[in-house]
Amino acid sequence: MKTHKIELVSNGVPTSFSFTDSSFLVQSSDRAKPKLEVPLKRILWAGITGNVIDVHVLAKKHARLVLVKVEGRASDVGEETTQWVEELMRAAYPGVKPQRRFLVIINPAGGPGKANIIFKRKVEPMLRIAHCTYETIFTEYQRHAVQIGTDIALDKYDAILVVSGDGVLHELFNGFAQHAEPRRAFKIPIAPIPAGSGNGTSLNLIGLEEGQDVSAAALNAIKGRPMPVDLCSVLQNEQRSFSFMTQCVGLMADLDLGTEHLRWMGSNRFVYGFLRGIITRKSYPFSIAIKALESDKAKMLDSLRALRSKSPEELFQDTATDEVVDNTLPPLRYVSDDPEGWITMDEPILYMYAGKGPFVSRDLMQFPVSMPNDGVVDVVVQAATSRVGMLKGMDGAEHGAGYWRNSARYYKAVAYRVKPLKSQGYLSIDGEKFPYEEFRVEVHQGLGTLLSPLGRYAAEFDDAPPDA
Ligand SMILES: Nc1ncnc2c1ncn2[C@@H]1O[C@H](COP(=O)(O)OP(=O)(O)OP(=O)(O)O)[C@@H](O)[C@H]1O
Repeated sequence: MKTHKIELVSNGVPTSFSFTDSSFLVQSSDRAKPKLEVPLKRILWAGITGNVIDVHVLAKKHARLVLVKVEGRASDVGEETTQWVEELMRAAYPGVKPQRRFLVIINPAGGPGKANIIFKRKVEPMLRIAHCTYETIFTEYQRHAVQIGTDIALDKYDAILVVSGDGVLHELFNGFAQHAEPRRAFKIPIAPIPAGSGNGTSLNLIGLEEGQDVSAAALNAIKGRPMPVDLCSVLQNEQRSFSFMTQCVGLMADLDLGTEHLRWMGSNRFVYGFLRGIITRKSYPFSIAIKALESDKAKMLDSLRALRSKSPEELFQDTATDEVVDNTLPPLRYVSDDPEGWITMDEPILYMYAGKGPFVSRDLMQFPVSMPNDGVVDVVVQAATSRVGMLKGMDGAEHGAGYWRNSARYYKAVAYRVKPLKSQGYLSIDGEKFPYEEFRVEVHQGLGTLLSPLGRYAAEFDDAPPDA
């Protein structure tokens, strides 16, 4: 591995600044321990002012990422020094153009209402250091982001930075669908900054450890690469809307939408609702039809392992395309008149949960083998099963422990239909309440775009089946 090194003077002490393919190191001559060592991906900027070279990084301190600037003075800034700084910047931004132009959408009503403070304190300083430009819009009313997505000027921004929860992302995608040039609008990459109550997308992109860290999310906005993501059409009463994350009915929808009156319990309300559902042995009648490409859990895990064995470079290359073939919404292929190859089920169940992205919340990795652009939505149909079995499934839910449960059938579906057979209940689409009526879903491969550091979801799941 090649090391690029220059000798500078920092705080009066001779100090070497060096980088390899993967990390950046500052080493003073007066001590053995490095003054600073960070992965290259955490470098925001390197520049020269007069004869001072400064490098801005995100360093980990007490498990949090903080901005740190290191400076060194060159005795003479010649070609060698200039070249070193340019090479460091190139290595720090692989495959990415620095100095992005952002539209920043801030939802002052999202989650605990701190989106603006989060932006001012954590995100804005990083954007400035990384020499990015940005315009900010505050959402002023519910569904304002639908309008923003509908009207957005194409080619004006490199990405949209959303400081809120997942609700605003849902609105933006639905706005793009109504844009005069929808396919081009869907190509604008979105980067979420976790400032809502549900920040599943950040967890999916960045992982459990740093998915709630605003600085890690802002770094992804500055340096992440466009990753196509599948979106789902949801059809209900001839109305077409788009879902980027989850659709669910049964107990899990009750927990999401039917326990609002228990908000005072915080996240315990979900545990309480889940236990109550299990204890009362609730079951919900639906007629379900699924057009599945795969239903073998071991094979799905093999496919995930194959994906994870690829480097980010390979993954981004596999999916890179700037070309917009057709600028209209993708046609519907399955949900209306396609009689072939549907698995049907009519027995009462505990819940049906479908989605893209492993995490639906911090506590629940519902779709451990989900992939961003495999052209399918993962569908879990959980049978009404023994109480002991369900309680066991709660343990390790954040690591996907429920995946191998025999009573949880798991499908990779290109389309599915659900008809509630009772008049009352909840249907949650991306966490939003929809009419409790028949709905049909169809997947559109790679229609939307998110920024990602990896080119795949960041969740770690590699559990072999329990009896393997
Ligand atoms: N100025 C505003 N006043 C009221 N609601 C708004 C405003 N701006 C946006 N909203 C609404 O806030 C809702 C919540 O947004 P989002 O999901 O991003 O945050 P959240 O905290 O994760 O969600 P939730 O509060 O639903 O759990 C969205 O439905 C959006 O339409």
